[in-house]
Amino acid sequence: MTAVKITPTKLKGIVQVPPSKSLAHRAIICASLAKGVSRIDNIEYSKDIQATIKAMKSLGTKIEEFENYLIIDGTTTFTKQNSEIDCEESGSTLRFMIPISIVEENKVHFVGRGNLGKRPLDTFYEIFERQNIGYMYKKDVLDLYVIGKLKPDHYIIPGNISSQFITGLLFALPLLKGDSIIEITSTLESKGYIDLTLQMLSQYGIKIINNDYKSFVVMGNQEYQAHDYRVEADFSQAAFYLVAGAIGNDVVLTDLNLNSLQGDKATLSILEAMGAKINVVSDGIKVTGENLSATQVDASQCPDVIPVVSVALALAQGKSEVINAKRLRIKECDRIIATSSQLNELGGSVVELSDSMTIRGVSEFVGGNCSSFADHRIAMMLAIATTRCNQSVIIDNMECVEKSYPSFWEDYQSLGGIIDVINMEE
Ligand SMILES: O=C(O)C1=C[C@@H](OP(=O)(O)O)[C@@H](O)[C@H](O)C1
Ligand SMILES: C=C(OP(=O)(O)O)C(=O)O
Repeated sequence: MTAVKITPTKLKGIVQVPPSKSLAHRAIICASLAKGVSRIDNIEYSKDIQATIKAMKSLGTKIEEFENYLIIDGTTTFTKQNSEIDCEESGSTLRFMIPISIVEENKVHFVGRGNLGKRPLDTFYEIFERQNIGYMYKKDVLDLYVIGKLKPDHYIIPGNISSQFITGLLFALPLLKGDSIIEITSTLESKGYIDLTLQMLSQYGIKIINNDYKSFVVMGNQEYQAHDYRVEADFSQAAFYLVAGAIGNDVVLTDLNLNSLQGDKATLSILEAMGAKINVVSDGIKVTGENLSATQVDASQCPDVIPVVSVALALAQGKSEVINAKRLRIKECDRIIATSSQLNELGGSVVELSDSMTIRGVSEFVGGNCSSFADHRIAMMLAIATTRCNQSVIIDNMECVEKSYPSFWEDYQSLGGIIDVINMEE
């Protein structure tokens, strides 16, 4: 494991926002389910995306990997059984692939690492019980066997644990021989991710009836149509640089689609509510901010940006609140604990509550010896927070950014970030 020591400096320059991980997962899956050849452009080989590529290959899909694009031939998908699927640490890969992998009778072994074996899967276990699908798992480590075939059904799914269960079913159910309904039993959180799924499905020729996110009607016997697609830039990653701008750095972000359905686009409105300005400049988008003011942020629809948004809140005047943040506890780490403890380590003033955080703004951070909790979003938020520290910051496990953004440290340096790599084995 390698740590990084960052010497505080202001970031300045232009950054090309990496492709959306969420949209890349979806495009790879839809193209793999189409009986034809599709080209997916603007691919970055993060560990999560590599896991989804390998997962589809293990079901028989032919995927050719080029520097930044994929050629996917789905005509052979579902020709392989006894699949071994290594999800790495990707919750999306796991929860999308479970229903897809049993569209046809199959025996599948899911493995992974990090916190993945601790993240909830009960929603699927209940379906397995109801449909007599065999399953066996170990507690706390991902080592799950699933044996059987998914059936058309009236699915009852909670809306407040993970939208990824619903996305996984929405991918698989159109391919079954009968019609299904997915009924959502509580207000749907992470709704923007369902919008991304529905948008992608429609581009690949799949029709879903959305009854106001309370239920989804999915006709069976549908066929995915091959389709070329370019992955748009990622608002979850852009959030790091949008916040960087709001707290005094000078960063222009290129390639963002302001009409995107990505829920993490909410970062822009949160920063605006704090008094930051969103400027459309010739090269892209640039956020500027001075004297940010406190606000209340609802985490339920944009959980992934909360760690970095908390950096801006921790430097804003007054008392802010992050509410409805329960799902942050079931990500790569408990992101409520990680965000509050690490911002406090830097000199912030954050109080952790059961599903919320209260944040009192400070004028500057100090610095310190921090833990990434082996979570990419915590490591990256600490790197952005460092730009407002007056002493250096050490972050352990710098390679954890590879989960979603392998070129993060390169981009950080290209903006003038000063980093020293510390090899912990020495
Ligand atoms: O569907 C997706 O691409 C995702 C959904 C969200 O998860 P939840 O629905 O579990 O909040 C998000 O946190 C995750 O990073 C990606
Ligand atoms: C939680 C995340 O992803 P996943 O759920 O796919 O592991 C993330 O990227 O922050």
